Parts: sequence; C-alpha cells; structure tokens
Amino acid sequence: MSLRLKAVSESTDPYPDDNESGVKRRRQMVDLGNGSEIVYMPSFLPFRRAWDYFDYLNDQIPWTRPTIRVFGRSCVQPRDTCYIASPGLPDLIYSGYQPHAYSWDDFPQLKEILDAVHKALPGSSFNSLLLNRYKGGNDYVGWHSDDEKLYGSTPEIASVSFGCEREFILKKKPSKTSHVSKSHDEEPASKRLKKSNHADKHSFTLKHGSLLVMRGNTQRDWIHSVPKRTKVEANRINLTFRHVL
Ligand SMILES: O=C(O)CCC(=O)C(=O)O
Ligand SMILES: [Fe+2]
Repeated sequence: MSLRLKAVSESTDPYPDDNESGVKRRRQMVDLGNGSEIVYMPSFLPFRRAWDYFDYLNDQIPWTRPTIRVFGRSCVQPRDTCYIASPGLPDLIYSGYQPHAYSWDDFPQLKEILDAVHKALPGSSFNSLLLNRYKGGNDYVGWHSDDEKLYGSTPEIASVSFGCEREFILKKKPSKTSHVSKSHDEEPASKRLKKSNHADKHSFTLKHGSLLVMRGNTQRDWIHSVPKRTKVEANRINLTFRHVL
C-alpha cells in the first residue's frame, strides 16, 4: 500500500554501543501528499533493551481504563492509558476525559526513551506523553486524528511501540472540496496524474522497538487507528510523544 518508500540511513545514533545487529538503523519516509509525512524506523530501539522497557512499563506505570464519551455515549476506553506532562502545561482533555498528568521525574526510563526520540528527530521538543496498553487483540483505538488545539496546527507526534506487533492504519479524510472540484474533462491530464499518485490508505505493522512519526498536515488530513485483531493474545504498549504549545 505504501507507494513511495525512501530508505535513508540515520545520522545520529542514540545507542552507539548497543546496535546488536551491527546494521545501520533504517528510516522509511512516506510522503502522504499535501504536506503530510510519515517517518518509520522499524529498529529504533535495540531489541533486548526494548523488552526491558516493556517489562518496566507493564509493571510500573499506573495504568487506568477510564470511562470516556464517544458520540454522546459513555463507554469504557478499550485500552489502558496513562499521561505524563511537564509542569505548567494546559490540561489535556479528550473524549470528555481529563487524564491526571504524572511527572517525568517519577519515570526515569521514560526520560531515557524521550532523549532517544529527541536525538533521532533533530529539532523536536516533546513535553508530554500519552501511553496506551492494549491487553490482547480485543483492545484497540478507533479512527481519530490527534488534532486537539493544544498541539497546534501541524503537530509532530512520535510513536514508540513495544511488545506484540499490531497494525496501524492511516486513512485519508474525505476531501472537503471534492464535490465542487472540476470534472476530469476540465482538468489537464498532468494534474489528474498528480492526484492519483498518493494512496488514500497506508498500513504499518508496528514492530517491537519501532518509532513512527506523523508530521506536517497528517492530523488535519488523515485519521488513524489500531483495529481489533481478535486472534492476538499478547500485550502491546505504545507511547506517543507530543508537544503541547
Ligand atoms: O497505539 C498506537 O499505535 C496509536 C495510539 C494513538 O493513536 C493515540 O494514542 O492517539
Ligand atoms: Fe492517535
């Protein structure tokens, strides 16, 4: 599904002594069109170190499964969650739920992972983190975009995954202008060609220890989800680092 993959090797290595495979970690860039971009690094963290993080997070994070409101209905969120934020930031509220903001200082391993993310993404400065734990394949996150105002109009969101591999799907939002756009007959062939260059759906199987970054207009123009996979039994933990303005 991903049409145009560009593999480039990484310039800075957050774990220079710890590259178990001896192979340079690769990053794939996917240009979604209209200023939306995905970066995917399948082997961002060394494999064994990532399992140590998984065990730590599974045991030490104060996970909760809150009641949220979706389309006017109360329901239990279909995954565990926790929220970390630097002091003084505005509160996060999503689906009618305001998570308690824990401190980075209480979770030194999270600061370590944050440092590694910052090194891999020069110029980034994440100050908050939403953690999700999917306890088996019935846990999921439905279609949404992370377009809360407190992240600004073009947020960069860095997502690190641990444990069971799950599918992460991106789907283009219906274009608001499509119904008023010119018919094909009126458009030059070159423009039609350009339009069809970008797929409307992309799927990534997010590996243990991987990093996926959404940037540019991705939250404005795309929605994403981690669907149910009923045959899956193992846990998955996902961290999304965000910058609150
Ligand atoms: O678990 C994932 O990979 C995605 C989580 C997500 O989309 C979110 O927390 O907003
Ligand atoms: Fe999200």
